[in-house]
Amino acid sequence: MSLPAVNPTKTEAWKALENHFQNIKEHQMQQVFSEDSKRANRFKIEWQDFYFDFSKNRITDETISLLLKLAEEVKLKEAIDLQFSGAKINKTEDRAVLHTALRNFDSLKPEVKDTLQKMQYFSEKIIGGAHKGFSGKSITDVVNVGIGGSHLGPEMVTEALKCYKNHLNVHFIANIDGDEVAEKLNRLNPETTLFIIVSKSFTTQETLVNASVIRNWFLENTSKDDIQKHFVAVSANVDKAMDFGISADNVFPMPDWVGGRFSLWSAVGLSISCVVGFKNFEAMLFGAFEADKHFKSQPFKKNIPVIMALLSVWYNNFFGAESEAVVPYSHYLHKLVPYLQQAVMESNGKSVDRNGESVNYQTGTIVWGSVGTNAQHAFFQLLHQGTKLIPTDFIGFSEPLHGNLENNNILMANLFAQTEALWEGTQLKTVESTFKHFEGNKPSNTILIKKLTPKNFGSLIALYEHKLFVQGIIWNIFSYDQWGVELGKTVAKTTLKAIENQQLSLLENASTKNLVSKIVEK
Ligand SMILES: O=P(O)(O)OC[C@H]1O[C@H](O)[C@H](O)[C@@H](O)[C@@H]1O
Repeated sequence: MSLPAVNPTKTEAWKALENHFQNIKEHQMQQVFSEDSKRANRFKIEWQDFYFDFSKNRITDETISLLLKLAEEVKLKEAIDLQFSGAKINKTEDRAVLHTALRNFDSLKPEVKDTLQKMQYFSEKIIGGAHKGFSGKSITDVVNVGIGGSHLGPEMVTEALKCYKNHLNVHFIANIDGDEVAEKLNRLNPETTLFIIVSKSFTTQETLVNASVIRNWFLENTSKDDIQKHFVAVSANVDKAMDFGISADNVFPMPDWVGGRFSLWSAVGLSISCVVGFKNFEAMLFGAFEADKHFKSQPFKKNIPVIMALLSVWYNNFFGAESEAVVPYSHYLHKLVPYLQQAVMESNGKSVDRNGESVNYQTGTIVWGSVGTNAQHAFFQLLHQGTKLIPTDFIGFSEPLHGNLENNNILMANLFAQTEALWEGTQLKTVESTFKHFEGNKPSNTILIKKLTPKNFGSLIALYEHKLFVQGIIWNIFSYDQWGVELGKTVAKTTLKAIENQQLSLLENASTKNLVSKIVEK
């Protein structure tokens, strides 16, 4: 079964939305709250520990009903069911897309259960100190060696759940930048360090080169037999991991039906399970599972990821907004944006539709942002008074983790105030000069969550995963492949050959030739 492939611009809802947009586009909507006392309560969804407020958006009831109609016309429900059914909806790679199966506690697949057990057993041995390094000492430092989806998820989660962390130190080596690798290795003791080599394909240049550099560093003072005590791998390509010298027992498998950027729920989360404990890792999976059930079962108008996606399409395709900002008001979430950048932009940065035709409408939004309040002192000027429309997600937690209420009240006051200031502007007030004028009418969503727990964090990430899937369905693109990263890799191979062999003739592009000559002519 294939995904439905409807050109969204050919639907009735799209045409109606185009007309509707003509009425909305110039409309200063500040008055809507005073004109409609129920607006704030109508445009919100409460679900478990989440309060999703989307009332400060340039929408009316008609906008929402047309967007919901669009979702129906592109057959979103059918697409959701297909994804969860395990159909090979990643058509260009001929794969199913089942990261949700990694957390489907109603019926975990036996292979998923086995891997979870293996992760639990292993991480508990590392945490408890029973696993000894070559000199008989327990492990103190865990290093995740991987890039892209094999890095961003674990790093984001170990930062987000830092408050739940145990005594283990965690490090990440992703980039091929040798200076960074040397810098990190200099601070590590081979006797007490565990390296987790994470690569779904086990063919990624950066990861394989870094893993070899690390192995050579490790072998400077040890013997080959010691490798098994300090190196484990996570991969869908078990044979390749074994070729690298890691024993079968030390390879944590990941299924082919998990995409890299959705893989933190798989054995890719081994570093998470080590540094926050398996129970917390499992709680995060459980939170994601709850979000999956919400996504699958809630009617679209009460469905957080569906509404988030529809609003994003509204701004992207009708208002012409090119980007959206994500601003979490929690320092723990400082790696959320890089994670979302891969998830969203690698998934939806496509310009060929599911029929193989070029699209004639905008797809993938650009995601950017950083933590509040820091961001207020950096780029908020542009949000408030710049010329671009940038819908923003504000994320906050009602309860602080360390009990510092005074700070949290200030943090939350700032979050709420920013959404209000963006929306209200100074339209209805008198200002001394045009420079102090705020146009307002700037849209935002607020995701207010009770507390930053592993479960709630799992739910949050899963909601964003579902949001991007819904967008891909509406845009009629394949969200789960990433052919766009391949060409650069191929060109890099030839370029490296030209540099290593000092052979400029291998290169075709005159600009690249000049650049390479600057490196080889020393
Ligand atoms: O896990 P790996 O196979 O090493 O892949 C690591 C990353 O590299 C690729 O270039 C893809 O663009 C990413 O989606 C992937 O997460």
